[in-house]
Amino acid sequence: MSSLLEVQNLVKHFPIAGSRRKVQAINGVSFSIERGETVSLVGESGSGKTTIGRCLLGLIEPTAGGIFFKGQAMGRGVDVRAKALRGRLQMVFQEPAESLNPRMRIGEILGEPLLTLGMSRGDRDRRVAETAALIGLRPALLDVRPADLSAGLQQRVGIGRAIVTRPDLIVLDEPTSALDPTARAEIVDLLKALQADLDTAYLFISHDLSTVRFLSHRVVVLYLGSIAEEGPSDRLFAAPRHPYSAGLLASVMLPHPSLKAERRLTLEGEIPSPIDLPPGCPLATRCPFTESRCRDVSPPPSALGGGHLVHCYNHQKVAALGDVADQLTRFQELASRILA
Ligand SMILES: Nc1ncnc2c1ncn2[C@@H]1O[C@H](COP(=O)(O)OP(=O)(O)OP(=O)(O)O)[C@@H](O)[C@H]1O
Repeated sequence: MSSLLEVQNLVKHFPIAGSRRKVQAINGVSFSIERGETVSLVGESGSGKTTIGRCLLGLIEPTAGGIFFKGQAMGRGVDVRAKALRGRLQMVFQEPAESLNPRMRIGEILGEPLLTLGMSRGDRDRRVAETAALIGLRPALLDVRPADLSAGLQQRVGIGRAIVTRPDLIVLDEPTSALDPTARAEIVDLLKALQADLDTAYLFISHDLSTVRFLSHRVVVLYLGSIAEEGPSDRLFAAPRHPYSAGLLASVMLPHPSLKAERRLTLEGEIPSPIDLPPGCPLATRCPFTESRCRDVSPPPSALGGGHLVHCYNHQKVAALGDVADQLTRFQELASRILA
């Protein structure tokens, strides 16, 4: 059986007005999502996470490549509101207040996606009530408006509106970043519980690596619109093998006070502009392991077993840096430099 979602060699370049050059936002990204699975996209600002999400939802058209949802080609000319796809693919946004219509009551907001499914009034009301219970919303709150709710409750409604059609996949673009820590923890727990109940797959886009670690089955690490590394979340966080993702993921660990200078990895050089990407590995200008082939030809993925893929000629050098704890310690410095 095919994957729930397959992204094949996705390319998205944005034209620049008055120029022949383009912003090379996504440069040949492939990954898949299985039913009931959470796949996270991580990477610094500008790595292309949101652009991938927007391509999947049909909000922008890919420049090249294929997106297949339940085996059906998406993209050019395919309407996500088409009958077979209606309600199967949903989205939760970063800012709940902005994404909910302030004039509508919560019950209407939750019921709105069901209108396109042609459900009877009675079925819709039942589904809305069930959904309110699933997201932990008291029935009395179905009559209020978004402004009457806290940001955490508003985001519950945002999630409720997404699950009300019982979709196969939800794209969650930074769903917790506008929330305070308590509300954030509650939303993360809610997402986990809903997945257990409904078997919905998530594409989770986030800068919050602790949450990514908690929620994800698999993680895709992006750097300048290309995949650096992907694999099962526990493997990636315990044993990253790409210099970039190792630094990024290690940044969630506590810094080690006894880091010795001779054990430090340093990243020198500029981050290339996405308008002028060099050939080869996008990290080549900054990576301590760069050799001439890195600058010439993008490294093909090396399979490390268990679905762990790394796009680096020198991943053994990363592995050779030591066992996990040791390696994470060393990568603190790398992380702080990459993320500075
Ligand atoms: N409409 C657009 N026109 C031109 N360039 C764009 C457009 N949308 C995104 N980009 C560029 O594409 C690249 C990827 O942007 P994107 O927003 O996907 O990154 P991101 O990883 O989601 O970042 P963030 O974490 O800040 O949301 C960036 O260089 C961005 O400036």
